[in-house]
Amino acid sequence: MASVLQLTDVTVVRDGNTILDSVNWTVNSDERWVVLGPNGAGKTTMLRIAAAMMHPTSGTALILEEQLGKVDLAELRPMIGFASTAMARTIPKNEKVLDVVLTAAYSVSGRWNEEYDELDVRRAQRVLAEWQLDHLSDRLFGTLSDGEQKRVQIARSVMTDPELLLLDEPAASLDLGTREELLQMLGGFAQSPLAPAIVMVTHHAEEIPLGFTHALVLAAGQVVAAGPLAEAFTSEVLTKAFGLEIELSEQNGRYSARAV
Ligand SMILES: Nc1ncnc2c1ncn2[C@@H]1O[C@H](COP(=O)(O)OP(=O)(O)OP(=O)(O)O)[C@@H](O)[C@H]1O
Repeated sequence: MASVLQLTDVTVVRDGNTILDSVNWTVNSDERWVVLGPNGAGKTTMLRIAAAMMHPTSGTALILEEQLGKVDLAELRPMIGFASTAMARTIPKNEKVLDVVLTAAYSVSGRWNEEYDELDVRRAQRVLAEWQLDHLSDRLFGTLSDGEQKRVQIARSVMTDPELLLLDEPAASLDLGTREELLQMLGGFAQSPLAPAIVMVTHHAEEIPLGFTHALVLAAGQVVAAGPLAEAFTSEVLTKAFGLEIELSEQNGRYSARAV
């Protein structure tokens, strides 16, 4: 199975602080990873490297078999889907939902004077339908609920049919019902044989959708555990990462965690 992401001894230092410390991690194309760890562990920083949005201070990052620093980012970026709250803030509130998704094909946010291909329009409509957003395609992004906005961000991130999909806390701030609805859709997507490799950062065990296969647990910039969920996502690993005795339980493929 081809690796879509390979970090070797990746270290990031900012203002004298080591944010990532010799991280080694490989993601293969048939894997769906969840990344967890305490606040400040370096999860978003790692995701930004995987998204080719920043370079490590040292070490190498291979993304889709291309080495970061030696590859044309304009060619690489459409092959990587990325959705995060920070990215969502760059979406103009008065942009039509269809355009929010469509502009991903051109790696821009905010529609100006691009000429869109009819094929791209049809693909955007299909992606909106897949994420149950077709009835909102003419609405302005800023008028949508939080849950709808999160789904639009994901639809936008899969518009280019990426080989690597990166999601930074897609279920954050959603109410229980909206979260479960989103997790069902993400779970369905993750279990599809056509889905790309997925890496999802989350703070909560409850937010891991069905179909996710692997976990990377970070603490203070270091890897505490990485591997199949059964090995890397355990009470012992979480206890070590959070410095607090945590009990993890699993029922029918869904997890919950609490301090003992
Ligand atoms: N440009 C920067 N300059 C200095 N410090 C930074 C910079 N970017 C991030 N950091 C610090 O690096 C650490 C890791 O940040 P990061 O956002 O990657 O963590 P995280 O695990 O995603 O955190 P959270 O769970 O709170 O979102 C934090 O302590 C943060 O303050």
